[in-house]
Amino acid sequence: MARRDDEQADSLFDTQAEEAEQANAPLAVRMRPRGLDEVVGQAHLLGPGTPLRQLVERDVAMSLVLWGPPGTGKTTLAYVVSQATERRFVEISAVSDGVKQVRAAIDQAKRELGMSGRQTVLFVDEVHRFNKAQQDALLPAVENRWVSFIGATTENPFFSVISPLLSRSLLLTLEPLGDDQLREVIRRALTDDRGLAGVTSLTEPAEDHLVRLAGGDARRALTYLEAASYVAGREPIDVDVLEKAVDRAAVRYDREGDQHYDVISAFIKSIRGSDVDAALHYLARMIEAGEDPRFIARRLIVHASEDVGMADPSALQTAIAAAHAVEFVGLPEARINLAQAVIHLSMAPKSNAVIRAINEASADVRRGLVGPVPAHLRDAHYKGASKIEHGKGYQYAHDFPGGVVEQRYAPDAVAGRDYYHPTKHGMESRFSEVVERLRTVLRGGRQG
Ligand SMILES: Nc1ncnc2c1ncn2[C@@H]1O[C@H](COP(=O)(O)OP(=O)(O)OP(=O)(O)O)[C@@H](O)[C@H]1O
Repeated sequence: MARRDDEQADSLFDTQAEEAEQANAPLAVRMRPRGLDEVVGQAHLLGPGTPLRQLVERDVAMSLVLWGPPGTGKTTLAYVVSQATERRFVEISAVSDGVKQVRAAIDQAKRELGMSGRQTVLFVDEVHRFNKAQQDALLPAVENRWVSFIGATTENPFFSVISPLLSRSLLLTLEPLGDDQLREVIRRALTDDRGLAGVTSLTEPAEDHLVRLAGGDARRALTYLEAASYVAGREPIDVDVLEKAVDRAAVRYDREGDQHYDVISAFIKSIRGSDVDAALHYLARMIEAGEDPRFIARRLIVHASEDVGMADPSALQTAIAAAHAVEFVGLPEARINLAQAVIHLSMAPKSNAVIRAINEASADVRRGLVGPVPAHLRDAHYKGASKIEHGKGYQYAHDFPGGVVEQRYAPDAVAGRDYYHPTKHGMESRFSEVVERLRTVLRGGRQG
């Protein structure tokens, strides 16, 4: 009996210690969802019948790789899964731990399994930071189901997680939280007893600003909110307090409204005008305001062709590479790739010949200048094509000196129309002469 009392006293002590620890924990930790139903967003992962639900409801042993931006719920999901399935939760950080800690955690999990039958969730945060040998150390435990491995990564696992580990795990992708979802996280923290209920409140503009600053990251939203609550004391948190607390000037920028269009317009015009510093300023402004980096990358891809074009064709490659980097790496690091693309495009020689060319060609088509494709160019591969003289007289360009031959390619309606007018800038300066020479040969010595 005495022993039972001791046990009760111990567990009471544990609970009190846990509560005290919890009370001192950062707001983001206190507000960690206790069950799947408290997880905001990620509906694609949490709906009825999804693998994650099955894992929790039917307690199937499974290994997972959770891929998503910071503060979207990777650690939370791992923890919730372990709680719901009454497994031990053991966390290893790939930043500070190594093979030794991995082996020790696996040995302990095996002992627990042998002694009490209790299973372990082995959560490896930032698993992409483990090198191959370190990831290899996890394999036997995953293969033999000594643990349910859950790896979290902010980087594309196809590049950063070894394939034997990836192929033995279910890959789940988490999305950045949307504005409304961040509002829900913030409001919950302001009204929940675990959070700031009765402690502070937030003005509407400050909430908007906080959502922007969070950039899809719930942890960041809660960290900033907590910092602001210290500065505000008993007063409501307004934009000034928030600015002071997070030490960042409010970038007054409305992602849906005019500011958004003004800033993006100034950004593009600065690139076009070759003012690299102004372009970088607007880039920084958009990033700080939480603009979607994919949106910025898409604009860069368009303007690499619209404003640089053939004056430096590699600008398009840089812009596309930056867009890939945004997908693979994500913010904050991908801001560096975006900046490189902005610098490349701003410093590159400029040409609008590409957009003018396609606009003029399209204008003619819209005016009705189309007409039949010349017979000698028509498809000659099907039976009977030769009977209607399709392909007849077609000259195979490679058979001629320089690979170019006098031949009509355009339909009558636009014969002799020149759409491409190379500028004299950058690499395109070489094309003026080339295009003239080509046109002369194609048109049998006739100019224009
Ligand atoms: N989807 C979510 N719903 C509700 N709260 C969330 C969600 N995602 C994150 N949070 C809040 O943010 C805190 C941090 O989240 P969590 O540790 O799960 O993020 P993470 O994706 O593992 O981030 P990181 O990659 O930085 O480790 C949680 O304790 C919780 O308060």
